[in-house]
Amino acid sequence: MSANVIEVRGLRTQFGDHVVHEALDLDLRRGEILGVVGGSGTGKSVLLRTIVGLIRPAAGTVSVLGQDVRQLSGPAREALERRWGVMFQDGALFSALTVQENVEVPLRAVPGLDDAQRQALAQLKVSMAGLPWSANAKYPADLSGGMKKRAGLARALALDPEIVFLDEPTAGLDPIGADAFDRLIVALRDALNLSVFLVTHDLDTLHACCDRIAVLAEKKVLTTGTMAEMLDVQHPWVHEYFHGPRARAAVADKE
Ligand SMILES: Nc1ncnc2c1ncn2[C@@H]1O[C@H](COP(=O)(O)OP(=O)(O)OP(=O)(O)O)[C@@H](O)[C@H]1O
Repeated sequence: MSANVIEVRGLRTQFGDHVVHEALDLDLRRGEILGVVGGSGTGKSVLLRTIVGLIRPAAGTVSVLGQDVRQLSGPAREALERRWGVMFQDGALFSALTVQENVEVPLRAVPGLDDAQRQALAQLKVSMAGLPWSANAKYPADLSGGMKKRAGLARALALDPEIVFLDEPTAGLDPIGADAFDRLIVALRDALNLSVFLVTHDLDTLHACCDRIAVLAEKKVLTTGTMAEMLDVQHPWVHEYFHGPRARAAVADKE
């Protein structure tokens, strides 16, 4: 079994003439939390969306759990998609459905689950995401930003995925809420043996959660490594990001 659950090789993505990624390589190792960082517009979300097959790359290969995403279609593709869960930046919840019903959506594709089993499983995921029982019956409009994110996480966990993609999970949260979310991510990874692809700008999250960091710049993954290794990278953006005032505050916070 490969140590990598995701392998991206030679990826090019573009919109018209605008090349976002060129010759991009990336690995996500089994069981790790990989933090994907980079300046605004460097293509972090586009990379996530390309890996899960929502954007078609212009060149290169994307292999997830040993299978080439682009080569699959129909039931084989659906079977692979059931092995990952995605939490989008804004939660991407259906506004007309309650939290529990939102989490039930992916479960509806599972054959053999009756209504009661599906509802019970959805409620379990809602509580695993750290939401109170009362959240099950609430609509997205009635939730705080942090609760919406947890509801999005519950839905991402619905099918017991092996890989979870998180797009800026702590963006817009207050520091206490963000800290709690960081701890939840690590606890879920440990309990469920997840591999996590985590797009973030949040230095505290990188410190608290990530085993490795991948930096997107110049259309590719410029460098990958641990937080300690990032501190020695001489590239101007990387240096500024990991040594700037916010980085110092994040380090001081952990000491
Ligand atoms: N559907 C699309 N059509 C055209 N251009 C797009 C599309 N989606 C993204 N882009 C462009 O691709 C580039 C990368 O966008 P992306 O959202 O991945 O950046 P990002 O690194 O996630 O940024 P941020 O940190 O601000 O969220 C941007 O220039 C964006 O305008």
